[in-house]
Amino acid sequence: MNQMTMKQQNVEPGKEAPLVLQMNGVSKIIKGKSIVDKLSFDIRKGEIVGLLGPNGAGKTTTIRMMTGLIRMSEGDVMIQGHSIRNDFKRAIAHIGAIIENPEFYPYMTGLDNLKQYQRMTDEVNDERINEVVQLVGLQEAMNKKVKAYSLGMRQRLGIAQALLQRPKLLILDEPTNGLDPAGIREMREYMRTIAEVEGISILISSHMLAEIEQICHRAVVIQNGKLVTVTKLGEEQEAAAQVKLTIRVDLLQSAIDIVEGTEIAQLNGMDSTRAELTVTLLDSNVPALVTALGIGGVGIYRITELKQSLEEDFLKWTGGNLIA
Ligand SMILES: Nc1ncnc2c1ncn2[C@@H]1O[C@H](COP(=O)(O)OP(=O)(O)OP(=O)(O)O)[C@@H](O)[C@H]1O
Repeated sequence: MNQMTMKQQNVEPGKEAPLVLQMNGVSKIIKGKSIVDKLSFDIRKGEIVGLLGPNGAGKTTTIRMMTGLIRMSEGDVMIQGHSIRNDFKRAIAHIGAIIENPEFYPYMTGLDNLKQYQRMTDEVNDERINEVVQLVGLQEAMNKKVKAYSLGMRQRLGIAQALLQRPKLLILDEPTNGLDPAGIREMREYMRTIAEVEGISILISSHMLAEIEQICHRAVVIQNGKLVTVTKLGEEQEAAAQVKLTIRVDLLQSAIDIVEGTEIAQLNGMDSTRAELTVTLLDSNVPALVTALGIGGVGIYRITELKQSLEEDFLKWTGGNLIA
């Protein structure tokens, strides 16, 4: 790995990073039917974002509009500040995308396929080919013919090809479709590495919550072509998350008075026979609440978290249509 790529490892995905993609009120109407309806969301530098929705939600149509494969009926997509509608060449230059299955020459080796592809757009740059091959872990397979590759290896070769031109945004439509669990795990690991090492943003579409939850920093959830929600995932979600706790105490009424007197927690309910109260508050405010109860002379026997999983959230949002 050269020095430049080492430095790029420190890219922090998040609010301060520059915008790479902006979807601004994008719609698609086909034969009078609304397929995608005023979709807006952003992707920032280094972020891995999941486009999540049940089959038929409009993911592929959205991606096809983003990459200029089909026209938008309304709205615009900005890539690195360039409009897909009005400045297509400059906008598309920043995108690497795999939308259907990547096509290769089966009787050529992986290496020759990459060289052939690079020759079409640029001069062959062996150093860049080596870098992308390492990023997707295909070093061993480079001199084998593509017809001997597994589906997962073909997918990774496709990603390597998409990375050759150093795109700012990599778009992958259902990249783990048809892969076995080991292939899915590998793909997940390579995604993270690519985003970190190359400092690029990745948009992954999927109908599987578990997949998006494990790879992505944020999920854009769509249903019937409409935005349902944009949510943070993983560590970012935990930091901003509300928790629901059941607290068993010795003095229930005192505990309730304290909770109601603070601005950090909401009382959801109580069970006087068990001397328990249920509260909702930000995870980061739990120590303050425990301290307040202690200072108020309330003894705590037990604190239990009532888990509402992301899966339950998604099922609620999409009416039970997502495969977890
Ligand atoms: N050219 C078209 N003509 C008519 N209907 C279309 C066309 N393209 C897409 N659709 C419809 O639009 C809806 C969204 O399709 P799209 O392929 O974008 O969904 P998706 O979320 O990618 O689903 P999947 O995961 O099944 O591919 C579907 O109901 C589909 O039948």
